[in-house]
Amino acid sequence: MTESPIRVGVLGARGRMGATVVQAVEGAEDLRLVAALDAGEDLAGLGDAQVVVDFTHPDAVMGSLRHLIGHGVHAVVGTTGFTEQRLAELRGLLAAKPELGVLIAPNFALGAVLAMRFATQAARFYPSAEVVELHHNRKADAPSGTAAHTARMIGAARAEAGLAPGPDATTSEVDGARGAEIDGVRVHSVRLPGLVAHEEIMFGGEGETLTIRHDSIDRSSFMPGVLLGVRTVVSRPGLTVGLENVLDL
Ligand SMILES: NC(=O)C1=CN([C@@H]2O[C@H](COP(=O)(O)OP(=O)(O)OC[C@H]3O[C@@H](n4cnc5c(N)ncnc54)[C@H](O)[C@@H]3O)[C@@H](O)[C@H]2O)C=CC1
Ligand SMILES: O=C(O)C1=N[C@H](C(=O)O)C[C@H](O)C1
Repeated sequence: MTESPIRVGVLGARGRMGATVVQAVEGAEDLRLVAALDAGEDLAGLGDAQVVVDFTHPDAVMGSLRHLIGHGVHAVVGTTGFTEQRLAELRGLLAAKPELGVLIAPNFALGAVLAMRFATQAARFYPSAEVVELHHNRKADAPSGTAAHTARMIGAARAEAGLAPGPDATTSEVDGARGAEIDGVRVHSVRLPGLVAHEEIMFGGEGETLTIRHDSIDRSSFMPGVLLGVRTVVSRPGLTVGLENVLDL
């Protein structure tokens, strides 16, 4: 017997990512696009969507998630800006809806997820690491959600191995010259037209460096991960953070 298609709504549908998601959902036989909303449109327009994909703005996403959870709609979220405080609030809301799933992924591209995994593996061998993320100049936030997530993963892997961040004798002559510091890892943001989404994770050790680099050269790179998220979130209750938890890595 053929299963009914999953009914999908998209928030941020006129944006760079949202428009790409709309196309990807329309092209998938097992999914049916039932709503495509953008800023200013009433969330009631999501109709009978079972799963909503959100690629909007860090300032907007929590309001939408409160609505979705309150109405029993699963969510797949690519929007950035998730702090521990925000995640704790979502866990609290989901506790009252044990059947509901929310997947938040800082990056839906397979290569980016693998790069973070490889960086986590390398972290315990290298006390010194820096992350450089490079994006298009219309990006709303800095550093990227991916870079922040990567830095936290490196910090956690180091802490687990009992490794302190390596020495750094440099004094900054200009504010920001050494980037931002997240969990003991320096993070640098580049914004240029022509770029899409790129990340380098650099490790330094005795007489050597190791660089792990990922490039999304087209937004289609995020679509297999987004569609996988839509297909799995309906049977994955609770809050999942990171596509690595869904992929069989
Ligand atoms: N997790 C991932 O793999 C990826 C995440 N992103 C993130 O996704 C977000 C969106 O990125 P882009 O598509 O490049 O931005 P964009 O600015 O092109 O699109 C955002 C869209 O959301 C709309 N919007 C804003 N508030 C809204 C609301 N309350 N309800 C409905 N729509 C609303 C805007 O009008 C706009 O059309 C950013 O946070 C970005 O960092 C982007 C690419 C990949
Ligand atoms: O805004 C973007 O473009 C991207 N945002 C996400 C992030 O901040 O990490 C994912 C990817 O880097 C593209």
